[in-house]
Amino acid sequence: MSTTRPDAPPVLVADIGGTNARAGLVTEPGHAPGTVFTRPTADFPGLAEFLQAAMAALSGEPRPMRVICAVASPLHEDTVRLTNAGWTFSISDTQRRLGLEALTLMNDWVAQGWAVTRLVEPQRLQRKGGKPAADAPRLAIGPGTGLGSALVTPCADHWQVFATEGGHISVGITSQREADLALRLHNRFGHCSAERVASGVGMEAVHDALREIDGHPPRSCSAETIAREAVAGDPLCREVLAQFTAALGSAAGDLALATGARGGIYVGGGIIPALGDAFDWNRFHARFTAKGRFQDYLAAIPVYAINHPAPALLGLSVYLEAQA
Ligand SMILES: Nc1ncnc2c1ncn2[C@@H]1O[C@H](COP(=O)(O)OP(=O)(O)OP(=O)(O)O)[C@@H](O)[C@H]1O
Repeated sequence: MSTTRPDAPPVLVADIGGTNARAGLVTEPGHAPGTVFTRPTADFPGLAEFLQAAMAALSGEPRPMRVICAVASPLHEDTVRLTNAGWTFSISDTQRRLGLEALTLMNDWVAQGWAVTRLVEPQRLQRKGGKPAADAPRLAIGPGTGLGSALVTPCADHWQVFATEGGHISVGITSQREADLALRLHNRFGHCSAERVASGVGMEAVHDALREIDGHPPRSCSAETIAREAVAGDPLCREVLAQFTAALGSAAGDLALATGARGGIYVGGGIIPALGDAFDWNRFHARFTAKGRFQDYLAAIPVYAINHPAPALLGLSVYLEAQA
């Protein structure tokens, strides 16, 4: 159901990740924008410049007066620091500079969580598990530059979405090799979270650490190069991909146990679609379920791959509809 007047200005929705920034116009809340403007985040010095470029590329008349942005950052104050992108900006200054009636910021995985309330086949593809438990929470999780997650809970006749810091739970360990890797990353970063292995920056850190453990000279590699060399058969890069997959499956299993997310695990983020067939769902699922007495509990939970070109933008639109 449309909740805007036909003559109302559209709302600009944007998803600012550590690597990629995307934006679109919502003319009908609940529906994804038709056209998506995507640029590397690092091409812009800050949020205002990105939003100006997006408005120039997307909008006609009437121009949007409301903007809602999903960002990969904690949101407790007016000043926002996007560490992975090197942006620092004030929400109120940005709103004033752009002459907006409202500029709202939301955690990027909360936006993904709102999309999860709406996805049906083929926008979600079931990869593993059984049927969703009715009225149980769902978990959204996904590796991009970092590892994000959100909890999506049914609440009477509507949904609530909660930000979590699930990417920062401790990494799972089931072998001496994983223990050696985790200790190396712990010594480097002070804590070896799941994100230190199961994300784009994680793959790069794992690559460095495994080279060091195996006595190879340092050689920095991007996540894209590691994935390409893994597919070409390079043994160390194949191991990085295997460690990434195992850490993601283990983290998703721990979060499912901690939250009772029997409504389904929705796996998104930019890396898995980029990997395509190189992502091993069997390896993921083996670690998702490898939780001793709770193996059967986890095996019953459906695991879906999010199969949507801009889930955070869809989620922002669903959120606008829910607020209307
Ligand atoms: N083919 C690939 N194989 C492995 N990693 C890749 C590939 N293509 C991109 N990446 C990695 O994916 C990450 C970007 O993913 P995504 O587009 O989800 O980013 P983002 O939305 O900017 O991230 P975030 O929301 O976590 O800040 C980068 O770390 C990049 O190195």
